[in-house]
Amino acid sequence: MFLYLEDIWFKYDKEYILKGIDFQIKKGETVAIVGESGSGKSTILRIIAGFEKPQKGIVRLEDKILTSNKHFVLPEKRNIGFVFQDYALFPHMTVKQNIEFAKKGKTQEMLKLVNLEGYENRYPYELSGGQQQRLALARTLATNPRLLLLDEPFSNLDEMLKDKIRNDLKEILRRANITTILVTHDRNDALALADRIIIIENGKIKFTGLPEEIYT
Ligand SMILES: Nc1ncnc2c1ncn2[C@@H]1O[C@H](COP(=O)(O)OP(=O)(O)OP(=O)(O)O)[C@@H](O)[C@H]1O
Repeated sequence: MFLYLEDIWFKYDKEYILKGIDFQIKKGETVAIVGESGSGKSTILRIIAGFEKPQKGIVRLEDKILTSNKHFVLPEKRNIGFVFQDYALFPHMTVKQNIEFAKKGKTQEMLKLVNLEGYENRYPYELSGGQQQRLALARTLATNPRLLLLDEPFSNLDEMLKDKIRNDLKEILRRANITTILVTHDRNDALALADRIIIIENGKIKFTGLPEEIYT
């Protein structure tokens, strides 16, 4: 297995919001974590990335323990790519500058990967929502992460364009050939994109399986 989460318990205040989360992901898989707003999905990603430290549990990537009661690898040393809900693009930088800020010398390769060739000199506000998302992906993938985390990749996008954007994202992930975890409240996103689906409810895993098993 590529990524292991073992018995993760986490609370911000008094009440635990993650209560013994266990799952494993194979190299190359795209896994969707589905759950209602507030169910703790983003927190799982934040723990994997190292932005939060659980009270209990182990996170392991390949053979290395990233988080446990004895170990903690800093986020910048994990080589994990995180695309945030709001994309966190630099508004005063062009498309090219946004990518070069992350990694020099890979702009053309990344623009090709996400179908944004010719947009080098635009600013983020001159891009559509879907294009901004692809720029955020390009910027993250430029750093060649071992694992990609996508937090609600469709939350800011036009409902009407969702199908197209889902397909674009699916194609980019296929081309990039990267292990991915995406978090969404919308089962249709998960069905469209994921090899495997994990449903969380009240801080526990309710279901894990293939998209075709989800309604059975
Ligand atoms: N910094 C924080 N301090 C205290 N409580 C927090 C903090 N961040 C999140 N929470 C609470 O923890 C719970 C889980 O939040 P989380 O963001 O992981 O949920 P989510 O499933 O990703 O929700 P959404 O889909 O709305 O982003 C929520 O009840 C939220 O209010």
